[in-house]
Amino acid sequence: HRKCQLSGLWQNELGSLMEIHERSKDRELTGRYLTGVTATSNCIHQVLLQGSWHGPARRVLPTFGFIVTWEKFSNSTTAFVGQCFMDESGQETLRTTWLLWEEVESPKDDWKAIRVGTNVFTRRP
Ligand SMILES: O=C(CCCC[C@@H]1SC[C@@H]2NC(=O)N[C@@H]21)Nc1ccc([N+](=O)[O-])cc1
Repeated sequence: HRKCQLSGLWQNELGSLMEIHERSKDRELTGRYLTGVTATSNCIHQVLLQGSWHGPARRVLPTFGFIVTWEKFSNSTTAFVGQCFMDESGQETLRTTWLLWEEVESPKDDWKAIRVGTNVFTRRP
């Protein structure tokens, strides 16, 4: 592949699974996310993701972003931003930073609403 393809099945270091569909005509990203970890005691189920990417034009290593609202098992939302990279054998990796905002009781509590981290996704064989 000359271009780093976002579509397909991915996994990260937390054991999360992600399926992405990239749409060229409107540069939309859609898909599903199954987190390998949660801070709730509620049971985890797959949720939808929505985003956009810098494709498909001349970009070889597109940047992208997507949002996951953890509907039904947590009142929180995560935004991922990142870029698709390829190694010399054409193997793709998604390097991302995420921001998670958890619902808090009042604005004065919002100091404790945010968590931030990084995730690296590799293709699930
Ligand atoms: O547990 C959740 C919802 C699931 C978040 C999974 C995160 S998203 C960034 C990172 N990458 C992944 O693949 N998985 C993790 N939300 C939540 C629940 C409770 C609290 N809390 O503070 O109690 C905060 C957030």
